Amino acid sequence: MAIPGPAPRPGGRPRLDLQFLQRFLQIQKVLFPSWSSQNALMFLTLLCVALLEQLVIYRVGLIPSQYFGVLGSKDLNGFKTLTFLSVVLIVLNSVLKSFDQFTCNLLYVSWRKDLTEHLHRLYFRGRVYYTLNVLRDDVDNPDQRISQDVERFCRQLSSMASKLIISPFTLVYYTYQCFRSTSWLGPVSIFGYFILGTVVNRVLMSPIVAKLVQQEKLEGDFRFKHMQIRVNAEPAAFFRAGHVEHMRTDRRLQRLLQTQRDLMSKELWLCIGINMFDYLGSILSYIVIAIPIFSGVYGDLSPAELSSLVSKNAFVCLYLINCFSQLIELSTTLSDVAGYTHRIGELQETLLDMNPKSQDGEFLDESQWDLARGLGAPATEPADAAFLVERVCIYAPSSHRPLIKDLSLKISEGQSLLITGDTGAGKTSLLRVLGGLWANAQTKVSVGVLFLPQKPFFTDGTLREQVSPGPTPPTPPPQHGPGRVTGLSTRELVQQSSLVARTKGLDQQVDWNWYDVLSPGEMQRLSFARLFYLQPKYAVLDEATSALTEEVESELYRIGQQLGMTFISVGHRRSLEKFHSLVLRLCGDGRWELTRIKVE
Ligand SMILES: Nc1ncnc2c1ncn2[C@@H]1O[C@H](COP(=O)(O)OP(=O)(O)OP(=O)(O)O)[C@@H](O)[C@H]1O
Repeated sequence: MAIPGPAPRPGGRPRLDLQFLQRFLQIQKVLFPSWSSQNALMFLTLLCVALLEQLVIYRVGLIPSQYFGVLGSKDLNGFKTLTFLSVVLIVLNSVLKSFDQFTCNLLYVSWRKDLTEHLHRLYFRGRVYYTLNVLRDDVDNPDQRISQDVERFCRQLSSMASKLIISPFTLVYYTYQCFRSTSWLGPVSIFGYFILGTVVNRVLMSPIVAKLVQQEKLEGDFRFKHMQIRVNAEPAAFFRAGHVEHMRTDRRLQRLLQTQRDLMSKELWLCIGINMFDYLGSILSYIVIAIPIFSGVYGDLSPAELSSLVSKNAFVCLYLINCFSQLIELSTTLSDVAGYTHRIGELQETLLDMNPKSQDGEFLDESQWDLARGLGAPATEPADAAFLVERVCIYAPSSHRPLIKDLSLKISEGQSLLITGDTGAGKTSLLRVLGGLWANAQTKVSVGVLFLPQKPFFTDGTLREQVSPGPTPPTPPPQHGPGRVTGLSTRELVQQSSLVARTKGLDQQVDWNWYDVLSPGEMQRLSFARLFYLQPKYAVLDEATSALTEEVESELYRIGQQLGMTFISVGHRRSLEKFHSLVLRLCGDGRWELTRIKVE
């Protein structure tokens, strides 16, 4: 039976909550797999650079107060030394700041690589990409999550990294300095101010996270629409569908832009909050300094000493407030990061959920996948048959109407099977079950089977790579070359459609899309070239000759028979019967009949 797509999880509105924290930590495990990983070392370098930068910044921050001192006491030598020191510090500061930025950029690339590769591993393992894209509808646009959301997440996180990493140190240090300058009054009022700012920001940020998640979904939908038109440009042009598709694409764009506008209005309030916090903070620092001055604490200082002290204290308090303001300013970035965290986290959870694990919790590799897909069925291979089907019922996803009821079938070597039936009767669905795309416990499949689907599959690359796309063929091609048995080499087979001339050789890289440049007949010939190259024991052909003439079809089947292949074919032509010994007719509503073809 097919895997039905689960209903969307209830209460799934993304927020800055515990679930965000869990997902964020889960992603951090991927970004920092161990303490000695490259990313951890880069992060440590960033911490050292940022700490050094803060030390220099502190020295640079004291320069104005020192100038007040040397200028107030007309100390020329002191002035020269201070100017020299200032230039050195400023040069050092500029270098460190740039290096800090550079390390953040490197971290961004490295994080993106690790996170994307991790998701790719889960996505391409077994047939997860098929199940996720075709059978499940609870995770929208997985392609966009892997490509765009991961990119933005890593960029935003790296832009926050150096500020976040340094903040505990600067907060402690400047709190101490502030306490020395203003006693408890400075730190307490600044901390109270920060807590107030955080509470207000938290309230303003929550709706932004949910809106951002929605915006990314619509962004994915919009891009998908363009991809749909790109892939189906020719049929769309035949249908003169430009006008309608233009309207539909614009409609998706409008929905996206409306959400972006909503997001911006929500961000406006957050921006107002952040800016208010920033500017009120600068006044707060002078209020904190003014209180001891007006209460006579510094009554015995000269005006030059007092202005030097005010300048120093103002720097310390301002810097402490600045540390907090920077944290508050990170709110917009944090809300973006939270939105992307939810989207990536949700995808990761689904992918992990779909990757079967062994009993000790390890992920199964490709070779074990087929054995596990029977959801607990004994992992045995049919010894003397390619396919063993026992009382199988097949339903289309999200449907309770059976396509096939109680089908039992055993296909052994030399027992070719032809599957026929009306449109939508479930012929391809049966192949999906046999191919393991739709999980079914009552089906056992042997190795050495090659499927040629109704829509041929081509990848990017050379012509030879189209014939032999996978790294490991089901059965290794024989040493003497596939075509020798029949007098036809792969090259000759491909040449029939003059493809070799067009591609200027079998190994010439081409940048075109094979689906755009090949006719359906050429695609089917090329698929057969692949079949004859790989020479599996069993070939499952889903209307694989529908675009070819009966003569060519017979020729291809004859070559296959000479190569010793057993066919499981879906097709409508009676001419196909002579290459098969059994016919399975799907009669609709789950009914079927199996008959043996009489040899004339
Ligand atoms: N991913 C899917 N989600 C929902 N329904 C599906 C899905 N795939 C197939 N179906 C439905 O299952 C039914 C059987 O589809 P199937 O592709 O097996 O038909 P078929 O017999 O191969 O038809 P044809 O002769 O046109 O190729 C159809 O009604 C189809 O709409």
